[in-house]
Amino acid sequence: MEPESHCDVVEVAETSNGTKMTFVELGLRAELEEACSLLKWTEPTPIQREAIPLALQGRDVIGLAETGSGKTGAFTLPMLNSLLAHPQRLFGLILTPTRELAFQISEQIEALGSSIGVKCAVIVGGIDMMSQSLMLAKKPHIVIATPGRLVDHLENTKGFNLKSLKYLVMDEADRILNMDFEQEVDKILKSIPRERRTLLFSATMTSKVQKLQRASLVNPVRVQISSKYQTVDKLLQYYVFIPLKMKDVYLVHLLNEAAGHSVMVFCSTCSGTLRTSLLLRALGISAVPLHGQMTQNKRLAALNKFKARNRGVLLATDVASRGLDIPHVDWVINYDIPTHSKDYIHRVGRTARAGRSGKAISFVTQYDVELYQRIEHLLGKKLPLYGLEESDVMSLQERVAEAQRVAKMDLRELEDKGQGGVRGGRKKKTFDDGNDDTEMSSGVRKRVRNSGSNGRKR
Ligand SMILES: Nc1ncnc2c1ncn2[C@@H]1O[C@H](COP(=O)(O)OP(=O)(O)OP(=O)(O)O)[C@@H](O)[C@H]1O
Repeated sequence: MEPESHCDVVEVAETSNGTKMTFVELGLRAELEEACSLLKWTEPTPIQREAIPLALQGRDVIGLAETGSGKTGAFTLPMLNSLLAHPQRLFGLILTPTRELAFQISEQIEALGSSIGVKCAVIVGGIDMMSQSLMLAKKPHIVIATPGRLVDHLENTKGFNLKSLKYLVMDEADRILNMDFEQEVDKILKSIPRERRTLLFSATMTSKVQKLQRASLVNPVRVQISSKYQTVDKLLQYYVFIPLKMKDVYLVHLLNEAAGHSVMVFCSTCSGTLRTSLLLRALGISAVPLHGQMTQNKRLAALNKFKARNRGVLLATDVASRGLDIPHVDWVINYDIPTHSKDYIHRVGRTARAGRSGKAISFVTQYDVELYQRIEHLLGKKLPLYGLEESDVMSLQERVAEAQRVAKMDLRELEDKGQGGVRGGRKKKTFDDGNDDTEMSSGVRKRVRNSGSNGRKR
């Protein structure tokens, strides 16, 4: 990342200082330290240690640290501390790029702020505006929102405004400041006071100075843990080089190997997640899709099933690549390589969180070589090839081909019911997976045997 102009920089190597510190020593109130200890946070993580004192001093902060390193605590704790010092309704706003992340942050704030009675409202798309208007009318202390829906309320909900706001956080800030959210963010910034604290956090940051300036930071300090974009030490990363048409066979083989573990598989399209989940289910593997064209209820239901380990495999688009904290994810598979290299860092960061270990494997086909090289360039290293016994993989070919045919028929059936599909045409495309609650999908993760043998429970 290029340095921003007029920005102080605090750069810390993660292991630079062995001395222990407490949350109170960072300047936080004792109630918050107690709340941290209830969550079993015994000491601050490096990003919390560096960013919290600066935010408490009233500085605007740009916080950069690897995935799963406790950035949420690094911005929520100082915000809660200031709220305690100056209690006020509609005190803080946290913007996130996805709905699921907004709910997750609200859960963390409620856990940290339960003893001090903090009230939050989650304002995201896909949910009834009216019930959200009622929540806003109760004037919560903190609003956690996706930009589009917040603008909707700012423009259409009578009596709601953010004119007294004191604290703005953009989590996954590089994503929020990119073009997709440009108009919404500009409108939000125009509706909140200039005099406020602004904190931007992410594992990757935009290098475009203008974009950061759009967030209208005042004399910001950039806190950066490590100098290079890094993936976590305990994350083992590999690639497999395979022909495009063999992706499904390799996926099934790897999921066999990962049986008993929770796996997130990233696909590039909504229809890809749906097709692949139908394929896996046809093989008795409990998989659930999560993508942006599902209804919000189904998105949350899918995530909850995966979180509760009722489904072993979550097939997702990049809607799930940022911020989601599901500690038991052991493997990440990039079924499709991400088009934006930085998304790779976020995707693989869904595993090996908070000091745990994890494995990430990326499928590279004959068409992905350039994209893959860009990722290696961003990481500053070459990844090893994942060791596979080719004959073991190929022994699954027949069963997978049969499952592909079943998945194709299931997909067609969904399209005919208007619940999903990849073809355009007479019915509205929703890509909703209407079948997730069927018997077929509710099995325990099974190992897929080669043709001629049945799936065996593990
Ligand atoms: N001080 C701490 N001690 C122990 N665990 C912590 C501490 N702070 C946060 N955690 C835990 O670490 C996990 C990851 O934290 P968090 O989700 O904030 O990561 P992140 O840096 O925001 O990651 P991402 O870039 O993927 O959004 C969470 O489960 C959180 O509860």
